[in-house]
Amino acid sequence: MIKIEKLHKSYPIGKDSLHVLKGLDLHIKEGEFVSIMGSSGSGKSTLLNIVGLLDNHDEGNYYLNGQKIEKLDEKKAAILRNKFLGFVFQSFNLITYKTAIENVALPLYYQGMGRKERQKVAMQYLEKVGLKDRADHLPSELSGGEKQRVAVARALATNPKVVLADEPTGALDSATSASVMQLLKDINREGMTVFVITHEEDIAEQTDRIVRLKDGVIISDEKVNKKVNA
Ligand SMILES: Nc1ncnc2c1ncn2[C@@H]1O[C@H](COP(=O)(O)OP(=O)(O)OP(=O)(O)O)[C@@H](O)[C@H]1O
Repeated sequence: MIKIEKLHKSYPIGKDSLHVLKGLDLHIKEGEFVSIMGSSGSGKSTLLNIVGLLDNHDEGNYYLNGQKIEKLDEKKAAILRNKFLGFVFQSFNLITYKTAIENVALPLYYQGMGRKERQKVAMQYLEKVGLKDRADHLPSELSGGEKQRVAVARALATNPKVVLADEPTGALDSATSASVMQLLKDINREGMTVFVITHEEDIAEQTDRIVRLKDGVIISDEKVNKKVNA
């Protein structure tokens, strides 16, 4: 689903450049639930931005759903993002003046879906995340956990191939974060590929595979041994 070979990325800093990703290889198969960990500045967001077609890489290869990603113009990138990817961010990124259902329906609008159908599909996804009765609430009228559930519903609404989540529980307390993780686990169990950035070991351990990044290279890539309660 996501195949990365010898990926490099540098940022220009004045006359110099900062080499952030230094030849990454990563293969995420369809249906996997993968987390990426690493200290601040190790390149996690840089990688997610490239995987999410929000930024270009400099060298190496990136294949998304079998399609080689070359330097993209914004229009092409937006079409591919809308078709293949759903995003969940730490700060929710909901539109403050739109209700929960309008937020979920927005990516469907960009896909050209008609109003009635959008409303119907958005409501189905709100129901899926347990927020049918909050459909007409503005983000300011929702709790942190509810906002993130709306964001997950929005990410799922276009039926993407992969959900990319950047610190999805970073702004939540532990009980709320557990319910958001449960939701990600549920959608993964239904077959969705999920790729999560996290700083928290206990969040990473709830995924199936932990990739650790240090100074722009992968230093470990391990399956998580799930504890089974006797
Ligand atoms: N647009 C940019 N221009 C220049 N430097 C950048 C840019 N974005 C990130 N960097 C630098 O690249 C390095 C990697 O940043 P990145 O955000 O990928 O790290 P991270 O592992 O996600 O960190 P954090 O956990 O703090 O979010 C950092 O040193 C950062 O300062």
